[in-house]
Parts: sequence; structure tokens; C-alpha cells
Amino acid sequence: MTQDAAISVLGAGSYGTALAIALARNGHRTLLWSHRPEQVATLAAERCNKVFLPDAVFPDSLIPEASLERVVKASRDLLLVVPSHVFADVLKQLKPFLRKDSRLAWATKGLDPASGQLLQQVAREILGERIPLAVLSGPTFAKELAMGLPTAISLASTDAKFAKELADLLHCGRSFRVYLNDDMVGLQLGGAVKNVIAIGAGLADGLGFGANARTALITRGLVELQRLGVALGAEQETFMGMAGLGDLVLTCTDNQSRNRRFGLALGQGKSVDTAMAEIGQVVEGYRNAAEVHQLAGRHRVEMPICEQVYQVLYEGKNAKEAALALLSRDRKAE
Ligand SMILES: NC(=O)C1=CN([C@@H]2O[C@H](COP(=O)(O)OP(=O)(O)OC[C@H]3O[C@@H](n4cnc5c(N)ncnc54)[C@H](OP(=O)(O)O)[C@@H]3O)[C@@H](O)[C@H]2O)C=CC1
Ligand SMILES: O=C(CO)COP(=O)(O)O
Repeated sequence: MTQDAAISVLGAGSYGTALAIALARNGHRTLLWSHRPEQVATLAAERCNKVFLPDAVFPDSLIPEASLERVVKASRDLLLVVPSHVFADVLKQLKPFLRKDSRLAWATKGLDPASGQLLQQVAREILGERIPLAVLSGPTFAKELAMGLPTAISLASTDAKFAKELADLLHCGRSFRVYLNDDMVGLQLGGAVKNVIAIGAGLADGLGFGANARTALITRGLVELQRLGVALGAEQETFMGMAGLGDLVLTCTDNQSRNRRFGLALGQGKSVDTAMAEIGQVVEGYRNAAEVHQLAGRHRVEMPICEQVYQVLYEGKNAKEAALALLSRDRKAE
């Protein structure tokens, strides 16, 4: 039986691995679970996730683990970092192993594909009202975090003690700054909507548009995010922080973003399937575009950029026509 750990990270893709490295680098015994036992054996033998983060060596206190039961029982605090489309599934799998004092955080960015709900609602439906929940969101490319490059993030929780203790585990005065925030809804929406806008920014760049268009998309994308956020009960000022403006700028402007690269490939005329295959990792914005479309419709929120991205992805609209549709909208006050 694996000994107790300070925290267990579930999901050994690029971001789960990077967060586990950051936690272990802070000196905390950290378990890292993958759903594929053969991957766990490779991670343990190579002390590195060569597929996603080949330059980041695991600190000694990072322990790959194949048993879901063991990782859930070994630590009070669980950090889920799986793609949003398997979030609910993994919660159902881990539920039977939860301790009485378990607390759950996630760094997944997205919504529930089946319902378009916030992941917080999914967690509540599956795990009940009692378990403390927390969310991490903000501008954090896995590779830079894993390399110990300076990074800042926001953390919100349903439980102030959990928020503080999780921030204490993650925060590193030399490289990883954790801001506490009390807007769980805002943090979750920021992480989902920025993926869609980043696809839009990639599309614009793929079409050969310039810095003016990209910056207009970021700025008006922020307005769309704020509108949806306020309609769902988030605080408007959250979106001027790490999980709003911060993550929008990061993912819309840097080619480390898979969502941006996906948009770039589509703008250059590649098909959805080819673009996805070339990236070979999760592109959350593809599903998020449909979920945000659903959510905006349900709450009657106008989100023209997200709507055009949706139409390109799901209704076969040509990217140039989508750009024209945005430019030819009625003039209005900012
Ligand atoms: N990468 C980044 O820089 C950042 C990512 N995020 C968010 O983190 C989340 C995870 O993304 P990321 O790590 O980048 O994704 P990756 O594409 O790097 O990896 C996804 C991982 O999830 C695993 N996985 C797939 N299905 C399951 C399942 N049913 N149970 C358990 N694990 C599963 C995959 O395993 P397999 O290969 O076997 O399918 C793979 O290891 C996303 O929501 C993303 O938006 C947030 C901030 C930064
Ligand atoms: O969320 C991210 C950085 O904050 C990662 O963005 P991508 O999923 O677009 O790569």
C-alpha cells in the first residue's frame, strides 16, 4: 500500500504532470495517477513524462501510481486534471474510494459535454453537497510550469480552509504565485470560454489577418466572457484577472496553445480531423464551442465571436465568411 501523500494528482497528461512536478518540487509527497498502468510503469522507470514534458525530471517526492483506489485513499486532497469530457466519468470511478475527509480540486478547463453545466455542478451531482470543492484557473502552459518558469494562477473554493491549504501546497515564492479568489463560477467560465476565443484568434491568424484583428478578438472576447459570466452569477472583475484577461491573452497569442494552433490550422484550410490529429493532445475548445453555444442560448447572452467559431466548427461555415459576418455586424457603442 502506498504511504500517505500530501496530495494526489489524477490525470498524467501534460498539465497533470506539470502540476504534480510543481507540488513535488515544493517538497510535498505527491502521487500522480494515470488510467493506463503501462504509462505509470514508464513514468516510474524514466522519472520523466517523455511524451509531454521531456525536459522536466521528476523530483524524488513525485510517485507515479496505477491504482485509483490507492491514490484516492492515500491523500485527503485530490487534484483532478483530466480533460473535461471524461471529468464526470473519473468522478464516478473514484467516488467509492473517497475518504470521509476527502477534498476535491480540479484544473480541468471546460464544461460538461453532456449538459453544458459547470464542472462544479457535475461534481456536486456525483459527489454530493458535503465534499469541499476548489478550482484552479489561469494562464499556465504546462511546459513552462514544469520547467519552474515564473507562473501565476487563481484558486477559488467552496471552503476557505481548503483554499488556503491548497494554495500553501502549490505556492512557491520563487516561481508559482497563487492568488485566492472567491468566484468559482467566474474561474470556471474563464477557463472554458478562452479556449473558444483562442480558436477564433488562431483562425484569424491562419487567414493571414494581423495583430489588429487578433487584439480586437481578445478585447471583444473578454466582453463576451463578462456578459456570460454576469448572467451566470460570476463577478465581473474576476474576468480582469488571471482566469479572464490573463488566460485569454496567453492562449490567443502564443503557439504553445493547442486551441490557438487548432484555429490556425483550420484558418489555413485544414480539416477539423487533420488539425486535431496534428496536435495529438486535448483541444478543449472544440467541445467548449458547442457547450458555450448551448449555454449562451439558454441564458440569452449575445456572444458573436463564440457563435462564429461554433458555426465554423459545427456548421461547415467558411472561416472567411465567419470573419465577414463579425465585421459586417451593425455598428454599436463599445
Ligand atoms: N496543458 C496545459 O498547458 C494546460 C491544460 N489545462 C487543462 O488541463 C486539462 C487536461 O489537459 P492536458 O493535461 O493538457 O491534456 P493532455 O492532452 O496533455 O493529456 C490528457 C490526458 O488525459 C488522459 N485521459 C484521457 N481519458 C482519460 C480517462 N478516462 N481517465 C483518466 N485520464 C484520461 C490522457 O490519457 P491517454 O493518453 O491515455 O488518453 C492524457 O494523459 C484540460 O482540461 C486542459 O484544458 C489547463 C491549463 C494548462
Ligand atoms: O489553458 C491553457 C493555458 O492556460 C492551455 O491552453 P491550450 O489548452 O489551448 O493549450
